[in-house]
Amino acid sequence: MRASLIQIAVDPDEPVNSRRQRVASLVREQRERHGADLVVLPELWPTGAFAYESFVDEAEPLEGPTYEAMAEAAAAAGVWLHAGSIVERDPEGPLYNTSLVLSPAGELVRAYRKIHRFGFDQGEAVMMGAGEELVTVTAAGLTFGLGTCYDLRFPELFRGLVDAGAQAFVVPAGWPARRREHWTLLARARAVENQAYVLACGTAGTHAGVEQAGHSVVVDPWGEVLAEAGLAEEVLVVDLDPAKVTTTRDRFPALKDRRLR
Ligand SMILES: O=C(O)CCC(=O)C(=O)O
Repeated sequence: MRASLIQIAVDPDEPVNSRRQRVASLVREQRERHGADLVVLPELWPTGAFAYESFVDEAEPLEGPTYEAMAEAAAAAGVWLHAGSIVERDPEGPLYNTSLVLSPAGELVRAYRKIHRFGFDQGEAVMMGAGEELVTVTAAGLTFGLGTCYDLRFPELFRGLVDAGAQAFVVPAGWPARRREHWTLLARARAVENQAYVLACGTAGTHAGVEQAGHSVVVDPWGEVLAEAGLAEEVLVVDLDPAKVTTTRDRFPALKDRRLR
């Protein structure tokens, strides 16, 4: 199966709706241009992950304007779409940082509320609720476990996803440039320790004064980097093979030697 990761530039001068339309047309062309079966977008790309002051105004229901634009694009292209995350307004609760996974028919098949909120005593950590559910989804022949940005620092989440059947992880992010080395290192670590693909899709540009790391990366189950972006908006195209997960786990069966559960 083939995946396209779209490292979107979040420019505060581009209105959110224009960005939605621009991203929708990028999603639409991934099947025809690259033969993609799955398209992956970053964390909070409509607003920017650090644009806290816009979270309340731009919050939307699960099937709000971002979903609508992405559903139309996924269906037009006939691709699975991990649409990155949105600021979700739960009518009965707080805001959440929620990732959406859409089928090639444009249906919302899974939503994942980010479990580890970033910001310590500010931003997302105080403005949003914490997700509580581990989420996996089987798409185009692979079972993906979902995480978001700061989640990458919590290996127990990814091990839990492996226990739930994950062969690959999708990690949308809005990771800051000043900790770029952590991003690449942690993406590789999660791949090696879990013998799973990692599809880590970040944003480009600078918003709310925070320069983004870019450097979206795809790592295979042996820890090899299959593709890595630069700092600008860019599309990464990679082939993923479920058999590679099986052979890696069979030939070096470290996951079978676990003693603490
Ligand atoms: O962990 C980090 O260094 C960055 C995390 C982050 O920016 C986020 O989760 O939004």
